[in-house]
Amino acid sequence: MNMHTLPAEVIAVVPAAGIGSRMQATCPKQYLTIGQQTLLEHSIARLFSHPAIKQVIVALSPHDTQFASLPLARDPRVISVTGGETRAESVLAGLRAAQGASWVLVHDAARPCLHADDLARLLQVRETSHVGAILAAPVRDTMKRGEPGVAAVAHTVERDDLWHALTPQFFPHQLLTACLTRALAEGATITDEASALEYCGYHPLLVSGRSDNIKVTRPEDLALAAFYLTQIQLKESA
Ligand SMILES: Nc1ccn([C@@H]2O[C@H](COP(=O)(O)OP(=O)(O)OP(=O)(O)O)[C@@H](O)[C@H]2O)c(=O)n1
Ligand SMILES: C[C@](O)(CO)[C@H](O)COP(=O)(O)O
Repeated sequence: MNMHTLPAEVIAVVPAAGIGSRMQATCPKQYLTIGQQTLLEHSIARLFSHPAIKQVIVALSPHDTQFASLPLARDPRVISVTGGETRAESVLAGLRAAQGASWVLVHDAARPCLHADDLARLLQVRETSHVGAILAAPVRDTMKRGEPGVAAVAHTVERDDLWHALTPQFFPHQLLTACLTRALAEGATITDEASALEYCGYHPLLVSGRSDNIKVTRPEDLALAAFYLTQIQLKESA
């Protein structure tokens, strides 16, 4: 097998099969634009900015009508698969297509503001860990638990050692596939890849990441992401 056909050590999986309902937009949020590119294109470009990322598997909705018109659809480094009803099922679909990868890096299509330094520090984990890690940002606000169904405070949540889980999340391919498969089969609630490993008894590492690595989720997030992305592009062009 020559170097051009060696399986990639690290393959990225980008779940992009959601509808972005909280965004209240006229199209799935991953196709909203900042400048001349969609959030999906920005998010994938951030991944390719690191030399270890040579292939991206993007999970798309079976009803997706927009991906085919993007230059990404003709990029030989990008493979598309059909996602599932949930983010976790979309990620699993991507994992199944990432055969041969030792490690997989999962990154939301809706997080276009990933800094190269954060990505590099996360990728370094494969040199010292057999479990994997996630980018995470320490909580800075006082956190409240609400009364169920009532907009009233039940109690304040201790915020020491409390983190916002971000993406990318980075795990050995076989371990993540096994944990995600088991967790879904057993009906566990899985909102990120780390929670599947936790369900199976593992303790992924936390790699402190920038809090401007936001997930575009609600309408007000798009302008903020545009600002953050401009800051990244100014820094990288300096
Ligand atoms: N069945 C799904 C649901 C979500 N995602 C992806 O997972 C990422 C993070 O999910 P989220 O921010 O919740 O996106 P949506 O599910 O689209 O948003 P909403 O919950 O507001 O509908 C997004 O890139 C989204 O496209 C996916 O691939 N497959
Ligand atoms: C994976 C994630 O971005 C980590 O914070 C988050 O869990 C995605 O949640 P969503 O409800 O699917 O946006």
